[in-house]
Amino acid sequence: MRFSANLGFLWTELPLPDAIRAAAAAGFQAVECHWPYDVPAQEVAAALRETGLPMLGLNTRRGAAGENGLSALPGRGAEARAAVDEALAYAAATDAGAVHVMAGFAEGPEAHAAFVETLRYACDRADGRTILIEPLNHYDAPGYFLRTTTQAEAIIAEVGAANLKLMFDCYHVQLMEGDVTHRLERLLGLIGHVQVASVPDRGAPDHGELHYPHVWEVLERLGWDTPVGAEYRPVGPTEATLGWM
Ligand SMILES: O=C(O)[C@@H](O)C(=O)CO
Ligand SMILES: [Mg+2]
Repeated sequence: MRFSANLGFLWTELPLPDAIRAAAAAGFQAVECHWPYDVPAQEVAAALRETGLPMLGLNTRRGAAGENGLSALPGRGAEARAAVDEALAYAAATDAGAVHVMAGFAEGPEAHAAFVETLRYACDRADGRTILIEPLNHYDAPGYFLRTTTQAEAIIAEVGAANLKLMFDCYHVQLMEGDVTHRLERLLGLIGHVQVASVPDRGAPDHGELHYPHVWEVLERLGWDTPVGAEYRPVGPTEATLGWM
């Protein structure tokens, strides 16, 4: 297995370029981030060049305080498209392979239509990049539009773009639907990125109700060879939590 350090959660005490250097020194094969927009993209690109690590992906901006994405918010299409444009530009400047388009807190048919429309816009402009959608669990993100892989699968089919993929975060999937390894296998062709954390405490993937050594075995058997995102909240210094790797 190869792993990507999610710098939205790991080494958050460091400026992003230094977090990239720390991830390389710790043996990660890639990095990914959440919202890097306060850091000039050329500084991030320079750290990536220096370390040789690829940036796998980043998220669209969340919106105003308390929002968690704009793409499924009826009446907010222009802002959602601007967030997509901004994310794709940052991804181009850092050669990031994917953009996660965040849905936001919404529900109902109008939200569904808004999300589909924004995703079509993003997929059309992605210029070779993958567009990701990620179901989030209802404990951490109550009211988030996209909650399950079943819902994501239907949306991916409706949008009908080959570059629209599922962000399969084992932590969220276990909390909402369970049956993680069967789902990995069944959804394999739709999955653009895999992330991990312990369940339910979102710590390092070495304890809790999901047995990750088995998940690694299944991913290997399925031929999953892109780095898996370590997206967990370290308790204490990140370096002290890497025994699982
Ligand atoms: O799982 C998560 O929370 C992240 O992957 C994310 O991008 C949105 O919060
Ligand atoms: Mg995630």
